[in-house]
Amino acid sequence: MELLKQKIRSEGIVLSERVLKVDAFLNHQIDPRLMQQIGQEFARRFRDAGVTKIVTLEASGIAPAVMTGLELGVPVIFARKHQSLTMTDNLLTASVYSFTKQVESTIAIAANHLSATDRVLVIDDFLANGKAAKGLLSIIVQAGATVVGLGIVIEKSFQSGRRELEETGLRIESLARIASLENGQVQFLE
Ligand SMILES: O=P(O)(O)OC[C@H]1O[C@H](OP(=O)(O)OP(=O)(O)O)[C@H](O)[C@@H]1O
Ligand SMILES: O=c1[nH]c(=O)c2nc[nH]c2[nH]1
Repeated sequence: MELLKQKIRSEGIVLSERVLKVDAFLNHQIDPRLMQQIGQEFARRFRDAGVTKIVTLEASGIAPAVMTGLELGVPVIFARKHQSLTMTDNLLTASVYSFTKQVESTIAIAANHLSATDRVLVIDDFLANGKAAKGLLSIIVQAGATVVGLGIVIEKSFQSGRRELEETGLRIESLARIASLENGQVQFLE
């Protein structure tokens, strides 16, 4: 997605060979117009997949997931990372190691929001080592629902997530694929 790549080039900051900071438009301050176009692009790519629900993980997956849900006309569920007094239902859970916070947490979705007839599109802002995506896939499988694909805003293709997830036969659509962050430069794959 050219507009996204331009935004990464102009406003992204390379913090290290593994970490890109995009808090000017994606995961702290949010550019709503860009986010709307991200939702339209995911919807275009997955329109024929029969999606009935979108699943993401708080916090940074929520904005692109909601925009995609708006375009596809389906509900959006975000897995929670923290316990809440309102989470009183049966919970489906998985353990996920957070890339940026470097802590393991239990993520949870109330079982009543997913059913075996659901066709689920998973959306997230980043794909690095695939821990977040694997946790979400595990929860969807526990619900007996079908995963139709994974939509990622920024994929760091030099980390292991895409390869490991593709081995399971999962369809992955990433809007920007980064080949390298070496020498402080963002190199795109395609
Ligand atoms: O492929 P992975 O190695 O799992 O990395 C990707 C995940 O890392 C970030 O979550 P994080 O918990 O770091 O931050 P957030 O709270 O901003 O979503 C990001 O939002 C993805 O969910
Ligand atoms: O802001 C972020 N930058 C990253 O490089 C990254 N990788 C996973 N999650 C991430 N979030």
